[in-house]
Parts: sequence; C-alpha cells; structure tokens
Amino acid sequence: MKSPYSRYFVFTASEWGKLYNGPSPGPSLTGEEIQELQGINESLSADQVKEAYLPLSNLLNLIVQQAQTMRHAKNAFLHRETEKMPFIIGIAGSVAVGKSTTARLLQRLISCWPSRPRVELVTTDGFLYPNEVLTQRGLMNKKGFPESYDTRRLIQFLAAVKSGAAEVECPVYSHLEYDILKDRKQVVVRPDIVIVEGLNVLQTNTVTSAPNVFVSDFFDFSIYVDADTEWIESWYIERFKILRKTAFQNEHSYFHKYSHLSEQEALEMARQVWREINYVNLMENILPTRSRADLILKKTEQHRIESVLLKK
Ligand SMILES: Nc1ncnc2c1ncn2[C@@H]1O[C@H](COP(=O)(O)OP(=O)(O)O)[C@@H](O)[C@H]1O
Ligand SMILES: CC(C)(COP(=O)(O)O)[C@@H](O)C(=O)NCCC(=O)O
Repeated sequence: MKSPYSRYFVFTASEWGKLYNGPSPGPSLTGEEIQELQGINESLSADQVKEAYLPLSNLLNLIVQQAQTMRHAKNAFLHRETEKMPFIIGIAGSVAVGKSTTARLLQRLISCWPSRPRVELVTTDGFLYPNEVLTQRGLMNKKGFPESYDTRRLIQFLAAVKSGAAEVECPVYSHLEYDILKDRKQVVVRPDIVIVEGLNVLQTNTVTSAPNVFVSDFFDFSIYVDADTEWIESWYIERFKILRKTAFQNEHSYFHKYSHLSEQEALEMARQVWREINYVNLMENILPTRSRADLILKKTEQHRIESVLLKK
C-alpha cells in the first residue's frame, strides 16, 4: 500500500511518458539524432528515449530555467550582476546499473535544448586513488567503496566548477587499464550544465577535510538509477562478457591476464567480483543513499524504465 506520507510522486512508465510537453517529435527523435543516440549505446531503444528520457530532459529544462530566474531575483535584491554559474546534476546508483549510459544520454538530450547549453560530463572514477595508493592501503578489493575515493579532491573540484571558474581540471580513470591515467586530464571548460556521475555522489560517509561538506551539496538536482539487484548483477555479467571479447583482448587491459580463462571460468570470476565487491558496496554504501535523490529512475528487464519517483 502506498504511504500517504511518501516524499515522492510515483509514476508508472506510461504515466511518466505522457507528461512530456516539449516540442514534438522530441529533438532527439529525428533521423540523424537517433543514430547518434545509438552511438551512445546500441541496445538503447528509441521508444525508451521517447517515453522515459525525453520527459526527464523536459523537466530538467524547466528546473534549470527556474533556478536561473531565482538567481536573477536574488542578485537583483543584492544589486549584483548575475555571474555565470553552472547547474550541476548528480547521477548515482550501483556499478553496472547504467549510470554512464544515462549520463551520456542526458548530456546529448540537454545539449539539444533551444538554448544549446554546453554540457560537461564528469565521472567520479577519476577521483579514485591510483592503484599504487590503493595497494599501499590494502584497498584493491575495495575499489568503489567510500575510502577508495579522494573525496577531498572531488569536493575541491566541484567547488571550483560551482564558483564559475572558466577551466577546471580533473583526473581521468581508464576502465581498460583499471587505473588513473597519470598523463591525462579532463578539462571542464565554461559549462552551463555539469553532469557528475558515480557510485558515491550521494554519500555522506566519505572521508573529507571538511566533515560537514558533502559532494551532493554542490548539486542542483540529483538522480538515482535503480533496479532490483538480480537485474544489476545480470547487467554486470553481460558487460563483463562483452568486455572479455573486446577490451580484455587488448594487451594494455588490466584484465588481459585473464583472457586465457575459459568462458565458464571467466563468468565465475565475474560473479565472484560482483558478489564480494560490487554487491557488498551496493548494500552497504550505495542503496542507503537512494532516498536522498530528487528523482529515482527504476529500471527492469532490458533496462526498461518501470517507474519514476519524483520528490515532492
Ligand atoms: N538504457 C539502457 N539500455 C540498454 N542498455 C543499457 C542501458 N543502460 C546501460 N546499459 C548497458 O548496461 C551495462 C551497464 O551500463 P553502464 O552505463 O556502463 O553502467 P554504470 O555506469 O552504472 O556502471 C552496459 O553493458 C550498458 O551497455
Ligand atoms: C571503478 C568502479 C568502482 C566504478 O564503477 P562504474 O563507473 O562502472 O559504475 C567499478 O567499475 C569497479 O572497478 N569496481 C571494482 C570491482 C570490479 O572490478 O568490478
């Protein structure tokens, strides 16, 4: 039974889909754009984009406009000019639930708004400690846990971005090398919108120099990508199978050393990593942050959106 005190409005996928009131057909649904979107992820269906993600982009557009109006009003009251300050969206959820795909899709849809905003995408993987440090601290089997991130550095980065700094650098993580790339940096340049995606973005049990400052303090809107753990595990295994046939064949891949394993042995290894690391992290550190999100996207089989919860 639905609690009358729920902090969220709850919509089925079809109810949510009907809320779209932007241009029709949506900006992303014309020939070239569909192809481009499938470049993000070929199994992403155009129907899903239309039913689930376009209304979300539509809602975000309204919220961003309102945030700007509010800033103008505040600055007018203070007799100050309104300086450019990016709107920051956080995307949280388990390993393999589809955070990166959601983030890249939203980046594309938001860039199509009439104002053509400049949207930068940052993943918090870049703020993991390098393997060298994780090894020294005995944390190689805790990658993705709160203590494996340099949260202090992430907060400094967000503070610089939010203050409107023209160019801010952040470190880059490679899933192929399974490590921070020492010689690479991402430069976030004069963004209108920044999407920050990662397991840890809604966490409050992080290690920082300012104990009362959290990553999410810098967010104007936050999304939690959710699904039953059985589905997430299957997506993790599925992704592992694809990587085994592609990226892991590359001799620079951290997992290349496992490419000789039989399909069965590789699957057993993937299940074990899921069970002993990612599942534990989900239960202990990620799922407990779900109720902090402004919006929850609940997915089911084949990544189909089943319901959407929007904070009242
Ligand atoms: N909306 C979607 N439709 C189809 N496949 C998806 C969708 N979202 C994610 N996937 C697939 O699920 C797996 C995990 O997604 P990914 O975005 O890499 O997750 P995360 O960033 O949360 O680890 C990938 O194999 C990806 O291709
Ligand atoms: C680097 C990560 C913590 C980040 O997760 P993601 O961006 O894939 O959601 C994760 O991919 C990871 O490496 N987890 C440790 C166990 C594993 O190898 O899956």
